[in-house]
Amino acid sequence: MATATLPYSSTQTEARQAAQQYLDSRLANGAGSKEQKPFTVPEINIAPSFSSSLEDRKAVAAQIHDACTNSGFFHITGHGIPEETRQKILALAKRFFKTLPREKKEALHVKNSQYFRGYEPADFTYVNPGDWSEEDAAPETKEGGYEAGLDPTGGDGQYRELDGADVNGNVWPSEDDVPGFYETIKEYYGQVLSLARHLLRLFALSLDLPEDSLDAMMTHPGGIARLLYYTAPPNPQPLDPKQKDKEIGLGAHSDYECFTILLCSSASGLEILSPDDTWIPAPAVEGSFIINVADFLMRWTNGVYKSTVHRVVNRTKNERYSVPFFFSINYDQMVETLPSCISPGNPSKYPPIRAGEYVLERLRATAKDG
Ligand SMILES: O=C(O)CCC(=O)C(=O)O
Ligand SMILES: [Fe+2]
Repeated sequence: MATATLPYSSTQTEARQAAQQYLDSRLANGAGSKEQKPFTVPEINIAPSFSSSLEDRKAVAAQIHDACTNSGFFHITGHGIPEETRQKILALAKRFFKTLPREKKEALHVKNSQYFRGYEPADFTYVNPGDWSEEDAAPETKEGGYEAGLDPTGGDGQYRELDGADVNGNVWPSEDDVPGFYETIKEYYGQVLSLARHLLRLFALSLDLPEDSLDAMMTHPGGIARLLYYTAPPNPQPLDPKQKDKEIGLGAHSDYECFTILLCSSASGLEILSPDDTWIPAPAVEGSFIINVADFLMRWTNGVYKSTVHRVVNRTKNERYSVPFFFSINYDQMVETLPSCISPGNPSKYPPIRAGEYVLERLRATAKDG
């Protein structure tokens, strides 16, 4: 990675270390293990949140608050994104990974991007650096981020990359190589971005903030859509809490941004670390998206909302595709603990950091040479 040799600033070090310490403490039976509340991954029908009645919207926000202070994971139904759009993007992922020749994929390799965009073969990066000594096979991925052409609002023309540069880091396969790639991404990205903006307003309400209080932070938001392909394991293993898992898939991690909107081709695979440190398979809910709290929401709320550790282990004989959408605020905005979440007895645990800088640092930490 061309940027990996730059000297670290104290904020970069904090971004990396705080995240790793949090992950290590969760994996080592640490923070939260004494909580008594039963662990739930609730299903929230958000259809009433599109109502013109503030009371209806607040009722949905209250359910979100409960989920965020419990597991940090929930399913949403009533989201309004058609099933056809969801199936189309999963089919596109399959087409990209299965039909594009290896050398064409290599030409889009993420190693050529200082913003970690592009194609990534299995085994190129690890979300949990602790995995590097193990024989894990990460999934193949393809990532793309915000660009004004993908934003149904057209954006405000002020998009800045992770490092603040006035450029756009996306890389796309050619139309000849994967016909319809950009158009299919555009349809999905546009819909899921609108949903994300709607959800961030609900998150604001869930924190007793004015509904529009975060709007100015998402005028050109960083939002990364990632296509993932997990091969079918030759010898799938059932989940056994008594046995240390050989993680065939994506290692234990928390997500970096505000929250993630996850679509997957099969229910089986996503596992969530409960406060008593057992891995819980995410339940299946037809037609839903899985939403999980990520690090910015944890930092904003001084740890009240849980950026929960999760991983993917394909325990079936089938291949698996998924499409997480990692929703950040504008990368040039600061992420700062909300005043309402700080008191003399409970000072801020997290220093302010620019959104893009935090995400970039977390991404750099996944690279073997990072
Ligand atoms: O593939 C999945 O279901 C989840 C992927 C994930 O957690 C991630 O990419 O951060
Ligand atoms: Fe994740």
